[in-house]
Amino acid sequence: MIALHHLNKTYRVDGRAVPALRDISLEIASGEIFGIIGRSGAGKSTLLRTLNLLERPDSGQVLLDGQDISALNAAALRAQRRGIGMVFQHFNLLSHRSVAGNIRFPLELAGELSTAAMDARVAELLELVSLSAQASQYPAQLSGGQKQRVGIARALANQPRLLLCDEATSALDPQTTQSILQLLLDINRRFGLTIVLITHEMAVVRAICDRVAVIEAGEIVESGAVAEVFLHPQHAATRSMVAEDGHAAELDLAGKLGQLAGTLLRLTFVDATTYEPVIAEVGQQLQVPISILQGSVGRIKDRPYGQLIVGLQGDATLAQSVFSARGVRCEVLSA
Ligand SMILES: Nc1ncnc2c1ncn2[C@@H]1O[C@H](COP(=O)(O)OP(=O)(O)OP(=O)(O)O)[C@@H](O)[C@H]1O
Repeated sequence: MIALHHLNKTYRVDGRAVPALRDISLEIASGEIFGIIGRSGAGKSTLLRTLNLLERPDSGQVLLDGQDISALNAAALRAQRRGIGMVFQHFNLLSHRSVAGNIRFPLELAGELSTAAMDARVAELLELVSLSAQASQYPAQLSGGQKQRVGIARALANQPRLLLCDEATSALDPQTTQSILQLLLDINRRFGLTIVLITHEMAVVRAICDRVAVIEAGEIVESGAVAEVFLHPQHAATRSMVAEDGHAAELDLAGKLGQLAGTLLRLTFVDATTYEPVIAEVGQQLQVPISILQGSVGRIKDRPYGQLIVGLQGDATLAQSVFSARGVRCEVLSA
C-alpha cells in the first residue's frame, strides 16, 4: 500500500545542514499496523509527515497504492490527504467546539454529506470510541484518554484508508495507553485500516504492531516482524530499547559469570512451545541439570513468547540441537 523509495530530507538551520532522513526505503502492506520506533531526534516525525507530504522530502518517492503523491497537483493531493487520517500526541482539538463538533469538523470541510448524514456519521463515530455520553462536552472537560478518543474519531470521520499516529499515547498514563492501543487494534481489525504509528516506546510496538522499523539518526537500521526484531535485535539502538523495555531476557549477569558453572544459553520460545515443559524434558533427555537464571514471558501482540537464560552443565552443542528440534531457538552466550 505504501512504498517509500530512497527518501532524503535535510533541514537548514542558521545555514547549517541538519539531516533528518537518509536514504529511507520501506514498504508497508495494506491492513497492517506498522510501527516506526526511535529515540528523540531520530527522524520519526519527519518520516511520518512525509507519508501525507506535510513534509516534502528533498529526494525520493512516496507511493500510495502505486501512485507517486509528490507528483500530484494541489487539488489531487488534497483529495489523497482526505484518505489519510492523523492522530496527534497532544490531540490538537478545537477548544471552542464540543466533542461532537470536533468530530464533525472534517466532515464539514469535506462538504460531501448532508446535515442529516453528518449527524448520523458523528453518532456512529461517538459510539465507536465510546463517547456518546460526552457528545456535548468540551475538550477542557475531558480526560487525556477521552481527548485522544475524540482525536481518533475525528481522524476516522472521512473513512480514511490509512491512519497515521504521531506518538498517540505518549501523553497518557499506562492504563489509558492500553485502552487507546486496544481501540486502535479494534479499528484495524474491524475495518482493515492500515495504521502507521511512531513511538519511542517498545511496549507500544509490542502491544499492537505487526511489523516495525527502527530509525536512528535518520536511517532505518533494522526492520521486520515485531517478534523477530524484539526477540533477536541486531542493531545496538534496537538492543538498548529492548533492554529498557525490560521484557526480553538480557544478559546482565556481570560479575556473577565467574561463579557460574557450565554454559550459558539463551532460549527463545514463541507461540505453542511457550506452554510446553521443554526445559524439564530436555534436561531429562540429556541427563544434565539445567538451571534457570533469568527470564521473561509475555505477549507480542497476540503471540505468546518466553525468553530464558539458563545454565547448562553438559554438552552445549548437543543441547542446542535438541532444543532446536523442539522448536526452541537456542543461542550459546558463554562457554
Ligand atoms: N522544522 C524543522 N527545522 C529544522 N530542523 C528540524 C525540523 N524538524 C525536525 N528537525 C530536526 O530533524 C531531526 C529529526 O527530527 P524529528 O522531529 O523528525 O525526530 P523525532 O524522532 O520525531 O524526534 P522527537 O521524538 O523528539 O519528536 C532532528 O535533528 C530535529 O532537530
